[in-house]
Amino acid sequence: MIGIKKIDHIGIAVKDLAKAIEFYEGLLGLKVTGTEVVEEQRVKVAFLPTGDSEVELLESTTPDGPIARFIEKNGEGIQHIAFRVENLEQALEELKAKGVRLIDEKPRRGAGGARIAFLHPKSTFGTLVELCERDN
Ligand SMILES: C[C@@H](C(=O)O)C(=O)SCCNC(=O)CCNC(=O)[C@H](O)C(C)(C)COP(=O)(O)OP(=O)(O)OC[C@H]1O[C@@H](n2cnc3c(N)ncnc32)[C@H](O)[C@@H]1OP(=O)(O)O
Ligand SMILES: [Co+2]
Repeated sequence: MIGIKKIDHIGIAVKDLAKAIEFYEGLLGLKVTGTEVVEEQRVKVAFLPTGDSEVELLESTTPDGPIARFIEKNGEGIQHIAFRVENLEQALEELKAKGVRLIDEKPRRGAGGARIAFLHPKSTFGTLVELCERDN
């Protein structure tokens, strides 16, 4: 059992984080609870909680990172969905054994101290899926 607990966040690729925040805070009334650069993913992120899940706004820090590439190809918009799991290493092991294509074989460091790993969209019916585990 993979043990998905909930949708942790929805990742939205944007060109200009500050401008996107103006919309999500100023017009939708959400609140940014944190911003952070995650070097390994070449992104600057902002979190805006919505009940039990969050919106994760992502701006690329380089012209060739995953978010820059996504925007180049598709324009701005939803780039991934993240599910919270109980035990990430176990989930990855199980999915790999069942033939799912993993982008990350081992957990990486995500924003807010999370442990994260991505599943390839070719294995998930077209959506980039992130699995994440948090201590809290
Ligand atoms: C901070 C952290 C956190 O939450 O803590 C984050 O979220 S970091 C969030 C940013 N980090 C990541 O996304 C890391 C994982 N992502 C990756 O490794 C990459 O972006 C890939 C998903 C493997 C895509 O790589 P790349 O752009 O080089 O490949 P590509 O353009 O040739 O795409 C291969 C095929 O996958 C599709 N494809 C690419 N990106 C996709 C996406 N986001 N959603 C759905 N499909 C997607 C393409 O259309 C293409 O299909 P066709 O062949 O049919 O045209
Ligand atoms: Co994410």
